[in-house]
Amino acid sequence: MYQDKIIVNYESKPAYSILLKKDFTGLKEALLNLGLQNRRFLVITDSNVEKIYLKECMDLIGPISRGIYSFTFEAGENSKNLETVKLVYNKLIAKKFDRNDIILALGGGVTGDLAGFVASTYLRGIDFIQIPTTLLAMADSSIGGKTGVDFMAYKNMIGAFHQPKLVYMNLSSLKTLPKREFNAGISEIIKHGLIKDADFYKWLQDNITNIQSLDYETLKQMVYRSCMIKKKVVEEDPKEKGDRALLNFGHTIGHAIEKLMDFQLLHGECVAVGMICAAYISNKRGFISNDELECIYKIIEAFNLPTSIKDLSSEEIYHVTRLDKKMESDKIKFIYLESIGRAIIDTSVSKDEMIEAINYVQN
Ligand SMILES: NC(=O)c1ccc[n+]([C@@H]2O[C@H](COP(=O)([O-])OP(=O)(O)OC[C@H]3O[C@@H](n4cnc5c(N)ncnc54)[C@H](O)[C@@H]3O)[C@@H](O)[C@H]2O)c1
Ligand SMILES: O=C(O)C(=O)C[C@@H](O)[C@H](O)[C@H](O)COP(=O)(O)O
Ligand SMILES: [Zn+2]
Repeated sequence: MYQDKIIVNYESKPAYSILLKKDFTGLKEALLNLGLQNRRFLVITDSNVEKIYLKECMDLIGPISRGIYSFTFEAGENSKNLETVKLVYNKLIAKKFDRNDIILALGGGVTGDLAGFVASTYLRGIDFIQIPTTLLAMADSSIGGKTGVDFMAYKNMIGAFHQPKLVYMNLSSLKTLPKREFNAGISEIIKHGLIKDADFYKWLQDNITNIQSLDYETLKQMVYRSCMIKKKVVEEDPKEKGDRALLNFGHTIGHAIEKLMDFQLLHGECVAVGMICAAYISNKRGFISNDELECIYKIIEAFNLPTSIKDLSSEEIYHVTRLDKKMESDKIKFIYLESIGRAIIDTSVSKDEMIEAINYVQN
């Protein structure tokens, strides 16, 4: 049931595969299967991932390439900006990269978003491949072609939709991921369950111990199911004209916290707090019960994700949510739960409701 391969369609045609593997060795064959030999590659990675996985990947791909280069940036959200993009453009120009050449994003969501954005804009678009090494990138960000960078600390303000040619994940690379980063990835996975799949959400609740001990089959099942949820959403609405916005559950308030905390908290951590606020609104509107709200709180707590935010005022968080992208005719497109496993987009959530929800995570 949980195979090694998921095919993602774009405009009803097969567009790229997601390969879930135990090591990096299949990467070479996957590139050959796509006819990508004798190309030049730029591997974009960050300063942590470089030390662990860059050489292995370069050694694997080098022999089938016409030249392989790398670009490393300082790890962290503070590098996801146009300054880093400019440095990569300089490298591509210096190496005379042309439209046949390929960018490989080796790392987490920051690397994937940044490298994907470079690939979408350099020479009006060149091919790119996602090699996600964080749980968040495997289960969420490497899929669906949302690429971009932050601008003046506003999240993902500059970006483009650009689909990868391949997503290749080595699930064993999660063994070196710091626990805090692992848990941040769980946050987006819980989100997928809450918005689309109550059974999966229940499965997560029942498998906390196996997930935390990195049991391989459990991880594979979890990532597979999370990818399937995201795949279905992005296939139906690749450019976020409608229901793709459901993937923003927890992000309206989450992104505001991320910005106001100057990226001291991780994306997945801010989404966790944002999901509690959104679930609180669902509860107040009578859609989910007190027990269901408490369960959401508990699963977030079980993965050591933050459940409260202390240093920011509700007013300032609310103010920043209004500067995010998810506005429609001056109204916030808010995502909350109609039930566990079903989310809706609603522009009627008032300032008072949001402030009350933010106050709830400040106690
Ligand atoms: N495009 C999308 O659809 C989408 C979806 C969700 C999140 N995002 C974006 O993704 C970003 C967050 O991604 P992230 O959580 O992966 O952060 P990240 O890319 O910063 O990676 C987290 C940390 O883990 C390190 N790391 C990565 N892989 C490792 C490994 N295997 N072993 C040891 N260390 C490793 C990195 O160096 C970094 O320090 C945010 O910018 C968020 O906005 C995008
Ligand atoms: O793929 C999507 O669509 C998502 O919204 C996934 C989110 O987890 C992710 O954080 C995304 O980058 C948010 O996009 P944004 O357009 O709200 O900045
Ligand atoms: Zn997210």
